[in-house]
Amino acid sequence: MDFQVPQVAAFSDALKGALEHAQTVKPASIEPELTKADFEQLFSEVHSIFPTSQLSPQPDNAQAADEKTTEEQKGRQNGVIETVARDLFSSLIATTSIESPEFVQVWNLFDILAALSDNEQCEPALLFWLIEELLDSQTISGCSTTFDFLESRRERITAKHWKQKQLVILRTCNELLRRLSRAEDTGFCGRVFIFMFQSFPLGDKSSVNLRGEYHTENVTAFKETPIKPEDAADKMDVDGVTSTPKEEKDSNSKSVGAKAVSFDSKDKSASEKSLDTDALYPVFWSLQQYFSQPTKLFEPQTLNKFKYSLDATLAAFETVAQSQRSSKSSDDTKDSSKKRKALEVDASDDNFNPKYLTSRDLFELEISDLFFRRHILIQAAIILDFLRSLTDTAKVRHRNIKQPNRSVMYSDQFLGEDDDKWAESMRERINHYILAGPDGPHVNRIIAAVTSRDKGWARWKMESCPQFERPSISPAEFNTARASAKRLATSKRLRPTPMGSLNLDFLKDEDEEIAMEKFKDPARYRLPDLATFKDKIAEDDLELDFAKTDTDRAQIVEAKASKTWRALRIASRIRLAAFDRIDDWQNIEAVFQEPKHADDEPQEEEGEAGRHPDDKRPIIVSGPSGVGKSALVDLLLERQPGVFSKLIQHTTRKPKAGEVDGQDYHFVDSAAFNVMLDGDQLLEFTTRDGFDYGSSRKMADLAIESGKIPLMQLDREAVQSAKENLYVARVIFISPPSREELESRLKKAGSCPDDKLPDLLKAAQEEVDQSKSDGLYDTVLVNEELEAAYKSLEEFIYGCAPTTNGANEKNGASADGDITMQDTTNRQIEQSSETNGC
Ligand SMILES: Nc1ncnc2c1ncn2[C@@H]1O[C@H](COP(=O)(O)OP(=O)(O)OP(=O)(O)O)[C@@H](O)[C@H]1O
Repeated sequence: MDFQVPQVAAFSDALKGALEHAQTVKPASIEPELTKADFEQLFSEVHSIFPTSQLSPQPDNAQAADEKTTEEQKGRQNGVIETVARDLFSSLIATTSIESPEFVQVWNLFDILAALSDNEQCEPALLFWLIEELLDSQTISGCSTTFDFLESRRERITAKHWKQKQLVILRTCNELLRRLSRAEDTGFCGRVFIFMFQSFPLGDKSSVNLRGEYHTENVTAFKETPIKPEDAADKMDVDGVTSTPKEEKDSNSKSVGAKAVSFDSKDKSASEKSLDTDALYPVFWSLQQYFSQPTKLFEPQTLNKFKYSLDATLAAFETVAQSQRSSKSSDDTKDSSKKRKALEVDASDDNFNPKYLTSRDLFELEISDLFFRRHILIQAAIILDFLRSLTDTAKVRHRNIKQPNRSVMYSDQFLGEDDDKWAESMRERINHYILAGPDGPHVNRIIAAVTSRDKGWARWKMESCPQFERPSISPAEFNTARASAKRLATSKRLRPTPMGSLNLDFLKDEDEEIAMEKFKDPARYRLPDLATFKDKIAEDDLELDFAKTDTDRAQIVEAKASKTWRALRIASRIRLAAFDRIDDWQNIEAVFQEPKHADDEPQEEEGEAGRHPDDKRPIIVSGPSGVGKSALVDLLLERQPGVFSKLIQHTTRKPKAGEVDGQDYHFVDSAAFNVMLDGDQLLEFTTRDGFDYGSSRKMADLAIESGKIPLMQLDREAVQSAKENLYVARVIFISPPSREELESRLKKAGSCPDDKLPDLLKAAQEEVDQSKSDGLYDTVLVNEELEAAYKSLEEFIYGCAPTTNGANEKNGASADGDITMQDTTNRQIEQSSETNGC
């Protein structure tokens, strides 16, 4: 007779006994969770049913044989427990409905198995095998109840033996997701995803689509009849701009179905560009094909169709928004406005579109819905970013990837210059469109955060998903840290003079009058000079470099911390504004610097305050090195005190000779920089010569909060990055009057070694050329004579100067493409602004 049978029978009895006992503890629900303590009896029976000594080897057997036997024994025990558990489980689910209170026996059985597994008494994956079977046997509502159990126990059941469990968890969740409808069981799908995200480590490759495959089965079906795509593409090929024949415009009135949207805008410029709803319908829905399969856009013809469709869609959206705005303000359309408002409120309550409804009858209603339009534009923004990742400039950034994952890099695909310009301007249009809508800046920020996060993930995938988990702290490190924390917290060194009070011993010895005089000594109540701490902290830093033992080091760190704390307390009274520039307590250099600009000191201490422009957008001044950006910015700060707040970039590079932390840059280490980058705290970010540069969004926001206008000096790449991040600012390009003049200024400034001069001048030439065509700047000013250039700058900022085009046209860069600008430029700008009444 098989010797295992008695074990099966014995364990079966023990398990049933445990279940009966469990029901007395918890008669009817998933909660609370039962633990080992609730099954003491079972555990002692398990030990007697499966005694470890049962098959102990003969004393002369070798250790290997010993291990083998233990393994066999373990395997047998696992087999027995699995057989019994499966039998019991099958009979329970065959006889009990998941809705009935008796089903608690299954949850209790699961808790028993979890406890056995945690104590290495059964196969770790057994619980999940049974859950997989349970899910297979249930309706969606039963699966949801099963998931209640899984969610409530997630932390415990995934804590141990993860390796043995992960495959079955992944399989179970994926199988369940396959059964669920994304449209109807959206919430449940989300729960399953969240369960997976919480269970699997963030960097786990099994959850990454490493081959960059698209979900091509997700097809959006619609009737393609009303307009032929070839016509559309042809139209665009001819003039490059979306145009609508007059007949199409006239047919607006013929639109059928619900009239929630009007294309009959009074604004001709917008309506001229938009198609009527019949024509727009197929063009609009065709976008979904490209959104779900971006690689289709690698074909030039398809890209052209996409460009046409997106242009037409956005033009229609602009018209809708405009007509909604104008109808909102008109009295006779109160009713429809009410309806629309109700529609918008409804939408904001439940603005989730799991799957688009593409019926022609719904089309007008759909595009009259703000949230629907935003959904589409977010899709468009993502795809435009994808396209722009294929430009030459973007690809340069991929060159230094060590382990490239070629499947997601599309190295053989390039986006041409014209297409890139189109994508950039389209992105800007979307940006403006969203900004103009209700809650625009907020929505824009969300989109910027999501798309920039997405870029981070795309980059991580390109780098073949390198590990980003930090190694866990070893017990030894933990113990040392705990001991030192304890020492610091419990050290009760008695001071002869308590903290914060000065010695009063002289009162004992001196006669009354002398004592009173000593009392009055200013040294007794005057705060130490802030500057004195600077040298002391610097000395501590130096000593730290030479510290021989860890104890010495710890003492110096402690001493430095104390001085830093005292310096900060003093600085908080006299230089609070400088605190914004401190990112790391180890470096409080910013508080020692005399405020360079008005914005470091409180407003009351100022003389006459400057004039605030009507346009409160932040100002970015850009231009080649040596052109005079600093000179102009300094003049602006000096002559308009208290109006602007100069923002200094953060960088990971070390200070050069003469550079001051907090004045030239905020010098930080890579770790601190990455914290800012990861936390989406940078409004722009670039990398140059292996070092990172970026401007803190927080500082810009603080400046705005204090009623000032952030003023930045950024190079071209940084301006591009700010634009990519959808940072809204006015950007001014400062152009040199001639190559010779720029060369002489660079030499005068002495910031560029002679051998680097030709490169710098060449780069300046390129920058000037680009400034004329790429639309990155709102105006171009030529800095020939400083005072005149400053006047033009002020005029632009205060709203009296000509715009880019005007400036460019007037500046009339010489036809040979040389840097030279007409030397009458500034005079011309002055004249033109005079005629503008400035
Ligand atoms: N209009 C001008 N006429 C003559 N010299 C000028 C004029 N504008 C600026 N300069 C001088 O040119 C030099 C470079 O100017 P500045 O440092 O302001 O340039 P920058 O654009 O800020 O350069 P970088 O980007 O390298 O910091 C300085 O010595 C400055 O005094």
